[in-house]
Amino acid sequence: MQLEFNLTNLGHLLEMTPQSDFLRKMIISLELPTYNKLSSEVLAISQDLLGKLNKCQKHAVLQALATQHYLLIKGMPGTGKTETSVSLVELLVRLGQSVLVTSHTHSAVDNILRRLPSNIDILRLGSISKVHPDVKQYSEQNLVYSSPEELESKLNRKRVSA
Ligand SMILES: Nc1ncnc2c1ncn2[C@@H]1O[C@H](COP(=O)(O)OP(=O)(O)OP(=O)(O)O)[C@@H](O)[C@H]1O
Repeated sequence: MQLEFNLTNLGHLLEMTPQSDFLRKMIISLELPTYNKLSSEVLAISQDLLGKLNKCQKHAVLQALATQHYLLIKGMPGTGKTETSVSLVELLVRLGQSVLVTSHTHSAVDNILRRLPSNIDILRLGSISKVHPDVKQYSEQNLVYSSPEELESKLNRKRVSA
């Protein structure tokens, strides 16, 4: 099953599309991502959140905001990757973006959601039985709606989906 999945991804890399061309440059040619210059407005909005982070974490959040492609954040266990991700998600929401948080484990996703401020409108996708008790309140299975339009409007208000 895992092999099939990997081969499918490999197959996508061979396609003659702009998206596959971009992926080949990043994955095979190891082309480095490029970065935008962050505006003073964005830096001002970020100040209080960045103040809680150490130097490496601040740098990672700013690079993640500025990247035109991707950013890979690596670190030993317990070095503050989740904390960095939480600040980044919070900042992106402040900047008016909606954010998708995904991982290969439910617990990694929930670790981020549990540290986000409660005023952020969050949608937790997936089976409620796999979700941390603190996060169940955000489950899609708790959404109450009486029409497709109401559901659409509720979903559109979610700033973070995970
Ligand atoms: N800048 C910081 N100031 C104070 N405490 C911090 C800071 N960054 C992280 N921590 C604390 O350090 C601990 C480990 O951080 P975190 O969970 O973000 O690490 P991690 O790299 O995601 O760990 P793991 O790889 O095990 O998931 C947490 O208790 C977190 O609150």
